[in-house]
Amino acid sequence: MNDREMSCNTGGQFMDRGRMNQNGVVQPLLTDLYQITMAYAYWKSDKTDDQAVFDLFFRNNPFHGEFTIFAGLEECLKFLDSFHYSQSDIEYLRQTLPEGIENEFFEYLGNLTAHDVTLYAIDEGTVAFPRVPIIKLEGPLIIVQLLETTLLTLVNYASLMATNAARYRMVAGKHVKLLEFGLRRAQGPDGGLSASKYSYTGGFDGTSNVLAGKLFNIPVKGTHAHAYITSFSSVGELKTRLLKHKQTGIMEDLLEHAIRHRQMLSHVLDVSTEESSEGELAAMVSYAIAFPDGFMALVDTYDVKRSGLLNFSAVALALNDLGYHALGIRIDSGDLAYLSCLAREAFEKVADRFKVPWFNKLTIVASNDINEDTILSLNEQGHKIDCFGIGTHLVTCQRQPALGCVYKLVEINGQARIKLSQDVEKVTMPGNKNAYRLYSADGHALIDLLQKDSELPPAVGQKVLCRHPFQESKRAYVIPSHVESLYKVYWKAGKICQQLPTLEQVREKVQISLKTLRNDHKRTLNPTPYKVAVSDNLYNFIHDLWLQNAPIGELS
Ligand SMILES: Nc1ncnc2c1ncn2[C@@H]1O[C@H](COP(=O)(O)OP(=O)(O)OP(=O)(O)O)[C@@H](O)[C@H]1O
Ligand SMILES: O=P(O)(O)OC[C@H]1O[C@H](OP(=O)(O)OP(=O)(O)O)[C@H](O)[C@@H]1O
Ligand SMILES: O=C(O)c1cccnc1
Ligand SMILES: [Mg+2]
Repeated sequence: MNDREMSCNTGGQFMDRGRMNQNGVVQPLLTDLYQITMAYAYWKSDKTDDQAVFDLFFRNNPFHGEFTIFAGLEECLKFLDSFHYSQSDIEYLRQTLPEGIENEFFEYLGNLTAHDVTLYAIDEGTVAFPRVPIIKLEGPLIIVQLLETTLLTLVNYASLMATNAARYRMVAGKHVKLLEFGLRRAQGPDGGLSASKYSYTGGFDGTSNVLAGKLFNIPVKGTHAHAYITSFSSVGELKTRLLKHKQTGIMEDLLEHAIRHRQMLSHVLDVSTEESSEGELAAMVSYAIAFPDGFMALVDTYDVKRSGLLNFSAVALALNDLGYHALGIRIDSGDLAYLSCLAREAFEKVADRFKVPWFNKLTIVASNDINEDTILSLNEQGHKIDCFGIGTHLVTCQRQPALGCVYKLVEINGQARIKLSQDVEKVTMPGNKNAYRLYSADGHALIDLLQKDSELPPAVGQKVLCRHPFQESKRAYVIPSHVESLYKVYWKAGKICQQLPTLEQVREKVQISLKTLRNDHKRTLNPTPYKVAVSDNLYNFIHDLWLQNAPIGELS
């Protein structure tokens, strides 16, 4: 039994492979059946020595936006590194594929690795654009074909999620904290883990997903649920009311302090203690005893204004008497703009009247079905929220549930291949290509340029003709102030060839890369499309090949 089978059998979803920690579900059989049936047909037709080039790219940016964050590369490399059909995989295929498949084919599969494949890619965390391949693979046709589905599943959701998260970050601004709360709503356990990982990549500050915290070293954060509050109905239920004073170490009755403060606070906040919930007070006191240095309370269970804020402030002042500073509140229903302002006003009053200036700095967390538009609307209204907890719409990518990365054959045995389509957008860019990003003097990315790999790279200060790939009249001369070659060799001769960045570094890369984009490409409403061009040489090559391959119709 190999490593993979052992880890699956023990139920462990992730396994250690030396320095690599790979999701155990990512394995060669995590693919579409047609990859394997094609492999057999290629093998039967003696194509084992054919050399192919495939491009992995998307045609449209998600979320009506004009950029995409490329993510998932590290997982692709781990997949190549471990690519191998186990004995039981081969057994399963023997039973599953149609009868008559020759035994030698299974032997061939059993010996396959990705060692003869070369993978070029844009750096993970970089902004990417339609039609510019984010990954390019060269190698034996059969193996490179077999990689298609797994690579796509590793890149599509990762990039979609990172892009979604980056968009939330952009609308929230850099000073507001963003927490991912989506595990319960994600597309299953693996979707949940990927969502936590790639929302962190895209710019979130942490997750409530504990396993993601452990596996990816992401900060884990959280408050408590309404159940905690509703599990208490009176202060009589409190089994313990005592808390050690932080400095003196003397045990004091926290509830007594809280009840005293609540009385005074009812005048300051203009609410009646009669109307507020005693169960909520009891729950908050008990939570504060459990976490005196990390007291953060949910205030919307009964009524934010008439109960939650009063009880929270009373317990926070009681903690203050014992030398502790509370952290803040979470609001999970109602008008989040209004309630956050109300809460901030209440805290300011308390800070002033009780001489506790740190009350002004209490954190206000908001959650409840938040999406990009909600944040934009809250910004317009004016709010006092310091942190958003976002689940459902973030992890399910509500506005667009899939990125359409595709994987297309562009060259075989040195011969370019083109896939024609009635829909011009879907015609593939044939041949082995290189990609460059040309920058203006002010540091902004101007245009991405695809060239034939035989062409010399564009040079700084030299005029380069950039052409729209399909519209003849659309072209421009660009004089770049800086030229970035987008591809690096990430995998060659069975080895990862670059120092892989940490998740933290990829996360930083996202923000650095986004800064190179002009604001009009990033705005939410009707952003300006970023230009993707081909060289004059590639333009002519594409159109010649197109003509050669397009059948001439006959009218009669
Ligand atoms: N000020 C606001 N501007 C725009 N959207 C808001 C504002 N406040 C809250 N929202 C959003 O409006 C929706 C309100 O949700 P919903 O209609 O379920 O009410 P609720 O407050 O959750 O009620 P419930 O008491 O049933 O929990 C949520 O998606 C929330 O993010
Ligand atoms: O709203 P989301 O963006 O998905 O964020 C996560 C939600 O999950 C929790 O409650 P849950 O939704 O389970 O119950 P509730 O809506 O009844 O509070 C939490 O209180 C948030 O509301
Ligand atoms: O910690 C929280 O507040 C939390 C976690 C998951 C979902 N909703 C809220
Ligand atoms: Mg909810």
